Amino acid sequence: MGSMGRALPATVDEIRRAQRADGPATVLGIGTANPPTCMAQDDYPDYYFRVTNSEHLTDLKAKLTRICNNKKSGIRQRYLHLDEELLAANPDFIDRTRSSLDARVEMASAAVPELAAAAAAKAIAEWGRPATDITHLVFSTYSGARAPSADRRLASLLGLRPTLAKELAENNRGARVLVACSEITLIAFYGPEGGCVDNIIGQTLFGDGAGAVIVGADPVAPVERPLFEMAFASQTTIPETEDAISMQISKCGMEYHLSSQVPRLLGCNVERCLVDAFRTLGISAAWNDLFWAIHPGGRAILDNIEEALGLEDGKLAASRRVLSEFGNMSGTTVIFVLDELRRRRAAAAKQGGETPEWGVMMAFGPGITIETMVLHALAT
Ligand SMILES: CC(C)(COP(=O)(O)OP(=O)(O)OC[C@H]1O[C@@H](n2cnc3c(N)ncnc32)[C@H](O)[C@@H]1OP(=O)(O)O)[C@@H](O)C(=O)NCCC(=O)NCCSC(=O)/C=C/c1ccc(O)cc1
Repeated sequence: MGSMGRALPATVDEIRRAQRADGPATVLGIGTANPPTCMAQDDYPDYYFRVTNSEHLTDLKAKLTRICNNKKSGIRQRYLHLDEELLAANPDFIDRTRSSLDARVEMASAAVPELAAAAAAKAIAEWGRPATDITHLVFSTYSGARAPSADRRLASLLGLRPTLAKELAENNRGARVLVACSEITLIAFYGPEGGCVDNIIGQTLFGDGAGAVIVGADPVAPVERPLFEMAFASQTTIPETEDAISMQISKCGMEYHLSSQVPRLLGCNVERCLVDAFRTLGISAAWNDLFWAIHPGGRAILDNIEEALGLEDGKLAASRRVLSEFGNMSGTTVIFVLDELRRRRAAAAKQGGETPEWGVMMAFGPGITIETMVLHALAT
């Protein structure tokens, strides 16, 4: 370098420090979206057995009616992309023996990224900077089966930079990550005939929605106003539970399998994840002193976790509210819960109420995977 008139700039340590952010990742904006059709859970058994021409399966309908009961399911309504008109145009969707994957994938390939874009646009608006300032995209869905997949389409719908991969490799300091998830259940809609009960339970539990979050460190005031700092994140699986939550694509669509043991398995395993997280941070926390954003996989899951942790009434209110108003939207749901939680915190703060500074976000999925994140809320 001497011959070029410039000294070696620094040690590798200094270079590495300069490449990395100083502060923790923060949540800079949250957005959610649902398709327009809303289905009341009380009406679902009549609707489902009527549109699938299955009224003769009276025992199964009685069981589904028991499960859909608002008190039992904890669900009041869900949003669904697949309405009666679309179903009438695609009668093969009802029959689990007919090849219908092509039509389902065609429909989902358009709808999944569009719903994600609607959620992301809200998150970006709250964040306050242009979409072209996003450096990375993390996207999740199981509602389609195609490459290029919904993340590529979402990037073009939003007008993100076409050089995201380069940014990912080169630019960590100053990174602004769009994390989005979009799920549309039409890939897995079937009539009840010939199905397993756990697949049919899936029909009553899952709803459609998209959620998006902008994540970045070292927020630039005054435009960027962080909502939460991420103090810790981990992911673990419960041993020997690979088959407890599963989804499988075939030429006829996708089938859910949900073991009836899922609520018990989660109830038995969440506390060790939390203890590990707080031990790593060196913080001792009483569970009731925290705020909670838990994935509401089902009413029984929330009940079991509440009991296992000895949580007071109302600690899981944001999760229960999202379950009630939207159903289980798989990976998307926890973003809705975080959004609901911050609204509740803002409302409480406005009325001069105390809100916990520290909290936990937990999500569950196939694996069984448990994701744990310790959050520190910032004053809004
Ligand atoms: C609301 C339920 C469904 C019923 O409430 P309950 O208090 O248990 O009621 P019962 O004990 O009276 O059960 C009602 C009926 O349902 C039956 N049942 C009850 N679970 C079952 C069962 N899994 N099978 C098959 N029969 C059953 C049960 O046998 C019974 O039948 P019957 O006696 O004939 O009325 C409740 O069990 C519940 O919340 N279960 C949890 C559902 C569940 O597994 N949710 C997790 C879904 S997976 C997920 O959230 C994430 C996915 C994800 C994916 C991808 C990603 O990228 C990210 C995430």
